[in-house]
Amino acid sequence: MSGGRGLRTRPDAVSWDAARVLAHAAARPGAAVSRPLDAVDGCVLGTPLVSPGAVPPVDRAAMDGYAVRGAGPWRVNGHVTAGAADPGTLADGHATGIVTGAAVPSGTTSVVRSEDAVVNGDRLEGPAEDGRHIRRAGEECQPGEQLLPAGVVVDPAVLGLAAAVGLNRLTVIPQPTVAALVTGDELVHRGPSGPGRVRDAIGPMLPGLITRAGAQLVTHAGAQQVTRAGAQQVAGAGAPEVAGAGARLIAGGSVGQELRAGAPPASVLHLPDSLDALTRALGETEADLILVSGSSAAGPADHLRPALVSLGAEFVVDGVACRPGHPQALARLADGRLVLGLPGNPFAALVAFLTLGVAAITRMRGVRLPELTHIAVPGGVPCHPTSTRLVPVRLTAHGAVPIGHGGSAMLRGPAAADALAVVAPGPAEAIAARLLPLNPGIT
Ligand SMILES: Nc1nc2c(c(=O)[nH]1)N[C@H]1C(S)=C(S)[C@@H](COP(=O)(O)OP(=O)(O)OC[C@H]3O[C@@H](n4cnc5c(N)ncnc54)[C@H](O)[C@@H]3O)O[C@H]1N2
Ligand code: MOO
Repeated sequence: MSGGRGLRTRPDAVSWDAARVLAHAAARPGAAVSRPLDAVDGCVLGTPLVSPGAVPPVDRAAMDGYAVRGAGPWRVNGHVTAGAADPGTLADGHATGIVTGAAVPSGTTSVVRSEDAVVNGDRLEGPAEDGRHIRRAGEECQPGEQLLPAGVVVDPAVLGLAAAVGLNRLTVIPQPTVAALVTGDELVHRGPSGPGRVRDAIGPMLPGLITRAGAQLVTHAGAQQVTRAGAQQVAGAGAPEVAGAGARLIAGGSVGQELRAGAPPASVLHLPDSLDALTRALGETEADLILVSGSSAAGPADHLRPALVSLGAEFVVDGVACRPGHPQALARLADGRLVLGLPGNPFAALVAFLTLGVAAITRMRGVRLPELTHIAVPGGVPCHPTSTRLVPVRLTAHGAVPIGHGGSAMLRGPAAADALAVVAPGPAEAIAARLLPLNPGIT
């Protein structure tokens, strides 16, 4: 927590745009690996997606009906099912029943749809036109054809395409792992805030932000929320592991004050305001990026900087000229793990994650930093003279409309907003801004 000492925008603070670029540049993408299709949703292609074969591999019927050869009328003979491996050959003037997707017999010139077919005994009449209702072999792609470049995010359509062309695995850059540590002796995790108690509003935001940003949440095994009589204090403890079925244990040890054997893994590790606990947690948490909320300022209980210094970390960004969120910081530990300091004020923490956190995760995923779209702010929005403002806005047909409640300790504005307007520093009012999505999965 802040101790009320004279904090100000840090002398080393960089502009909001420069901060994003520095965070993106400081992060390293993981090495590309080959993974089965059911393990790559949300990853980024590490190599282009190339079709091993022609799709479709053979000429196929596009409609239920009759495969015909030549001009009608035709004599109908037999039926080709979707699973028939060898549909045979059609003689001129002959037809065979066929279903959508079945390979057409060789010699087929057209498919007559069942609703257009007039059948009398074994005699068929109907409209036929060369190639009609036939999906030609190789019409979607040829063997060896590149369908998607490296860098594309694997989504359900990409997974379906990979399967359709016959691939069982894809080469991807694995999703980075991100862990969340929340500090603050005053924090409680149930019930209302009150004198001496502040309800933790950052912990509940972080898991969803991490996964929406395309990273994998590291959970903490054995962490247990503990309410201490009087102090209402929470102590976290345990070994972090990657969330999900069959979670992998990736670090041992414990931090904090109380450990409960057999406690379910927690998505957020709650730490007391203790330099020792924070230093140990930073040392033990195995994740590509570790988020630490609170402790970012320079008060007597703000231990992040001393902890980072004692671990030999180097700062990538130490303060950002933005409102809210100016005390945010990004540092690199000696082993390459990044640590992101999120300010304790909840909206400031959200802004810091969307600024430095998303930029770093984007690079770790192997993706370029996206350009933000520009939008009109028809009613104008006051600028800060030297800092970029992040303002909750609703989007209308005419542009962005600020909705208020955007103080750094408030989440009412961001919770009701469609996006944040990025308002460049200036002497007066801006009538245009850029848009920063509140959902980091949307670019
Ligand atoms: N004298 C000055 N004091 C402060 C300044 C300043 O320039 N001069 N800057 C303020 C700004 S801006 C921010 S942001 C905070 C950053 O402080 P910390 O990151 O060290 O965080 P704390 O001091 O622990 O907490 C600040 C505030 O936020 C509440 N908090 C903390 N964690 C949570 C949480 N998980 N959920 C909800 N609320 C939380 C905490 O109780 C404090 O009220 O420093 C300012 N001070
Ligand atoms: O800059 Mo603080 O991070 O506004 O609340």
